[in-house]
Amino acid sequence: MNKDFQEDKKTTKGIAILGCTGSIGIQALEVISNYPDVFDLEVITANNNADLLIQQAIKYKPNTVVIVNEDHYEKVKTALWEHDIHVYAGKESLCQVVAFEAVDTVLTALVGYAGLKPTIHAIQANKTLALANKETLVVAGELITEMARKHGVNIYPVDSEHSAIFQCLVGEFHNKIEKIYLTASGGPFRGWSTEQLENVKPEQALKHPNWEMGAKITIDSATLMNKGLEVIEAKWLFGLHPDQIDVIVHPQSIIHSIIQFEDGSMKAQMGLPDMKLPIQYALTYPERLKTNFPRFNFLDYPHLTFEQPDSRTFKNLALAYKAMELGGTAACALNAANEITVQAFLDKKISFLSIADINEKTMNAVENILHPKYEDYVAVDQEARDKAISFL
Ligand SMILES: NC(=O)C1=CN([C@@H]2O[C@H](COP(=O)(O)OP(=O)(O)OC[C@H]3O[C@@H](n4cnc5c(N)ncnc54)[C@H](OP(=O)(O)O)[C@@H]3O)[C@@H](O)[C@H]2O)C=CC1
Ligand SMILES: CC(=O)[C@@H](O)[C@H](O)COP(=O)(O)O
Ligand SMILES: [Mn+2]
Repeated sequence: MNKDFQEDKKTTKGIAILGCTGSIGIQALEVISNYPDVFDLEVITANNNADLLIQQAIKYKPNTVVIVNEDHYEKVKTALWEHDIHVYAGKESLCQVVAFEAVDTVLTALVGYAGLKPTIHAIQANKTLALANKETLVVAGELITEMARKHGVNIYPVDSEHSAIFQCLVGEFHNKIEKIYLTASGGPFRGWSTEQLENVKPEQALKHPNWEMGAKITIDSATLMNKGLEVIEAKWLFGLHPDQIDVIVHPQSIIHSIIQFEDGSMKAQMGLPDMKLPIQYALTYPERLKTNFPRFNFLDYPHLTFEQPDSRTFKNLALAYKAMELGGTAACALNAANEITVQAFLDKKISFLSIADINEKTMNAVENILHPKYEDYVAVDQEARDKAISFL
């Protein structure tokens, strides 16, 4: 039986979902509701989408909800008062609810830097993490992994590639990893030249070939920043050196990633592109619960293909490798710039190619602090955001 169940001598696992109204959050609610004997939904949180939060609260019956934007507090409170659901508002509430006694596992399904602080609070409260919010490890991987080690907190990856590596590692934790290959779909502009990319519009970039995801990660996939963020995420999750992490473009997104051990043996995890599986595995590890998710049929995919990523055209991937090699707060600055530029591109204020240009300029303009403390990340994040805005 899972250690997390044993320790609490409970038969169910209390779950908090930060970011329940997003792509991962919605799928997580489905997963959790399929196993009422396994999970208790304790907390769900949203940023702005009060209407969906209310609907979800009525349908899935958590004990507590948080609406981060305080302007919506009265609306949510009024809608849920007769349902016996506690309602809180404000971003500090996120840090409090993750520490509730009934919460065993915190699923960080919110997007961006906003995930960092509640994740720190969850670790301080000794909660198991199911980590979808890759930005937390990109920004502050050194701090987070060290804190998790000190508190004995397990971080189970939700991101499909990292879940794949984690699944391949089961039974192999004592064996050394020689290399991992993170697969990348290549996004909607795979094979495009810089000239072709000059005038692409958000609507085109938002059409991911294989996955339906939130806007920010979908744009990151189109610029290859997503893969760059994932390379850094993998470094921290699996304790790897940068030259142990390769990216291989695999347009079908069937092989979710590959691990190579020191004897040369390679293990891959595969399946249809469906985030419900890695979400569920992160919540139930080491158990695998029976599902009715659609099964892969080899004959539907007679050709699984692989290519080199084009990090000359899609400069964000190279930038992420650079940030990882620099260490310190370099990736924090890059992430902050990227959050600003992606939003500016979505708002049609800058071109697609300017995303990487401004990210690069910002990372180079912000001083790198080695072995940062939490306050250093906060300061660098703010400085990089200000710089990136000035470069728009
Ligand atoms: N979608 C996917 O398939 C995958 C996602 N991931 C990662 O998971 C995370 C979530 O992605 P995804 O579900 O696509 O994102 P979405 O944009 O679909 O959802 C984001 C969620 O976070 C909430 N949120 C947004 N900003 C804030 C904030 N400042 N404070 C608190 N809550 C906030 C949103 O609330 P509201 O709706 O109210 O705005 C929403 O619930 C990202 O880090 C992403 O990289 C990783 C692998 C796959
Ligand atoms: C589902 C998931 O994990 C995403 O991170 C996905 O990998 C994005 O696809 P790209 O490979 O195009 O970045
Ligand atoms: Mn991924």
